[in-house]
Amino acid sequence: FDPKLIFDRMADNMRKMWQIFKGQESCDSGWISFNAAGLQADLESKLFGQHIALNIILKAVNGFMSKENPEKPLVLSLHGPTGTGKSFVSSLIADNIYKEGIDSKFVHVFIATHHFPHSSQTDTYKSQLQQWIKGNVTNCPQSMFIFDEMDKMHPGLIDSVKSFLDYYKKLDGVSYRKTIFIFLSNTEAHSITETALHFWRTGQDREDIELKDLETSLSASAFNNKGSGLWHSSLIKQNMVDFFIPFLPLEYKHVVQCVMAQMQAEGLKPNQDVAHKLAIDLEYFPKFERVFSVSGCKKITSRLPFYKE
Ligand SMILES: Nc1ncnc2c1ncn2[C@@H]1O[C@H](COP(=O)(O)OP(=O)(O)OP(=O)(O)O)[C@@H](O)[C@H]1O
Repeated sequence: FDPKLIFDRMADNMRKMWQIFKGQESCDSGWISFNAAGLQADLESKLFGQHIALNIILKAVNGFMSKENPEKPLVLSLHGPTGTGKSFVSSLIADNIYKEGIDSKFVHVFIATHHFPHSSQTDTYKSQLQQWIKGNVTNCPQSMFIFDEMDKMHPGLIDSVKSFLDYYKKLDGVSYRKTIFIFLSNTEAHSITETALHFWRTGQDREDIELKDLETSLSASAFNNKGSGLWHSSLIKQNMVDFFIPFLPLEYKHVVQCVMAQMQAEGLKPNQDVAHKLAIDLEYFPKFERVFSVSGCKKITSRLPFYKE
């Protein structure tokens, strides 16, 4: 007799009954409708320390979703250091478009590192990936694709995605113009961090960092760095991405905000003391000044159980 097991079974059955009650998710306005005010409210209240990303995302998604007939799919590239909110923002966008949010069957996540084909298999993988995208968009034009760890993606696979990002009216009889592609990568993390650190060292306000401050270093690293920049440079050259969205490294105060939010999400009473204790124990860089969290807000969920009162 395990009460937890019985509880889990009951919860699972309730979930299934709820699914049947609600009906099957379908590709129509009952399940897919953009909530502009909701996205703004979510970004403003839940995303910490990312003023540049917040502004660009609002502009980009609002602009795209307000078009009756977009001329091309929306292509966003979210990049920057680890744990700074790239996946998190993707799920906030999904939450405000799909009733089922990130769990919608029209939101598809592809993790690049899980698909690293041997060179002899590249062609098979390429066509499988294209079929996967095509099949999903045929099923629902308002699909969203999130490609995670894009900087580690095999160049052959990047090529096969590129063909969907263009202005084509229809490709093989399928229109991709209502589709959203979001690419996540750690590209340019180093140069973004250098800029943020420069602002900090010279006593300038973080909020005053503008896109142009990051763009010079961004395009320079994309063109000069043969490794991680390769993927960006090819997309910059071909104008495939509509918006490059940089994520800044997070500071101590943002980590505290993340812990407080996590406590609330877990139904705990947010407690500043606990939040500070957890935040202090994380690793920061540069080593001496301890300005930015090495793992952003990433380790909070797993550490919180050890800090509860
Ligand atoms: N800027 C932020 N504001 C609020 N919460 C954040 C922020 N950054 C990260 N978090 C929290 O930390 C968790 C991990 O962050 P997330 O997975 O979005 O990082 P990431 O930038 O995608 O990292 P990676 O590059 O390693 O994939 C999120 O689920 C969220 O709870």
